[in-house]
Amino acid sequence: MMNDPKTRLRRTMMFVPGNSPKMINSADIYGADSLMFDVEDAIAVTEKDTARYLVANALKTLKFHSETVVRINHPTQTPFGIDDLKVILPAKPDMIRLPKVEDVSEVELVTGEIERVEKENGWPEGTINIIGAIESVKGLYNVREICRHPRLIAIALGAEDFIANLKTQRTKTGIELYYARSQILMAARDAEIQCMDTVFSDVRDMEGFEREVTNSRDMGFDGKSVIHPKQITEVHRIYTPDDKQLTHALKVLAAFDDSLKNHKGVLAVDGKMIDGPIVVRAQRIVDQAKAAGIDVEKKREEI
Ligand SMILES: CC(=O)SCCNC(=O)CCNC(=O)[C@H](O)C(C)(C)COP(=O)(O)OP(=O)(O)OC[C@H]1O[C@@H](n2cnc3c(N)ncnc32)[C@H](O)[C@@H]1OP(=O)(O)O
Ligand SMILES: O=C([O-])CC(=O)C(=O)O
Ligand SMILES: [Mg+2]
Repeated sequence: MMNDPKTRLRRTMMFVPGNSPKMINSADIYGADSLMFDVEDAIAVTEKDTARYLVANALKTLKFHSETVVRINHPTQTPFGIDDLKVILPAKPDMIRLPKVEDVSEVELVTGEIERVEKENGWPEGTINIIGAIESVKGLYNVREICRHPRLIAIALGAEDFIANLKTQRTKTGIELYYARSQILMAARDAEIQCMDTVFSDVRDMEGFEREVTNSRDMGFDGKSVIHPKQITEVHRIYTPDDKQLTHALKVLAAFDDSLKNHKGVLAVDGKMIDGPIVVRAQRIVDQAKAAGIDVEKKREEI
């Protein structure tokens, strides 16, 4: 189901500075799958109050087509996080992004606040979900347990903070992030939740961006955090199966269906053997194409 919070399409989650009325007002027109209003690191200490009220008002008064997420300040490492929740939760965002998460107790703390507001408002349990961001080695070491918390429906990497903690720099190859990306992905797949890759901060370098998004797609990430509208189109293009991939996937599924109906043995499509995992991957391509709005039934008839 496309709008099930656990499985909905999240190719892009765009950061929108929570103190900018202009950016908040226009953010929805760019077509990101999720919009993440930030009251954490994009916002100076002196602006925290303004930003959280601005974001809460926007959530209450504007209509958003994209999923709405608010990145709060950390609830125990900063004096702002709990106040953020008090102001933001009654405005009913779809999700809270918990940055710099290091321990499952922090997810539990935020969950407690959410449950209280859900009960007070008579909203069903699970109305507001949590995405965590791993931004330190300590968080990475606890990522499996964090991902298994039932309120967490996605996990993300926050690479800028992570590499500061690692005492290195971001490189074009991404070698410094390879272990963290792999570990976070494994934990997400183990817990059956989604996994978002981190931001690419140089908005002028579209070639580097394309390389990084292609790599994270190939590693298995469900999507990427972005910071500028022009990054959205590029991620959606890279994450949408092309015509050749979709045609092949549909042929695989048709051959598999036929083999089940007619009790056939080993199968081949275009000279390649088809077995269980290939069918699973073909189904994922078809699901991604459908979620991206491609008329898959029409394509199926054309083949
Ligand atoms: C490490 C971390 O924590 S990363 C997360 C925190 N960082 C952020 O939130 C940064 C988010 N991004 C931004 O603030 C901006 O994109 C910047 C500062 C990088 C560049 O902003 P600009 O110089 O205004 O970019 P540019 O002029 O190309 O923008 C084009 C249009 O897109 C809008 N826009 C740009 N970025 C965003 C955004 N993130 N959300 C909504 N609208 C945006 C601009 O307002 C502008 O609109 P207009 O054409 O109506 O005037
Ligand atoms: O979560 C992100 O991608 C952005 C961020 O805070 C970081 O990189 O430290
Ligand atoms: Mg960060």
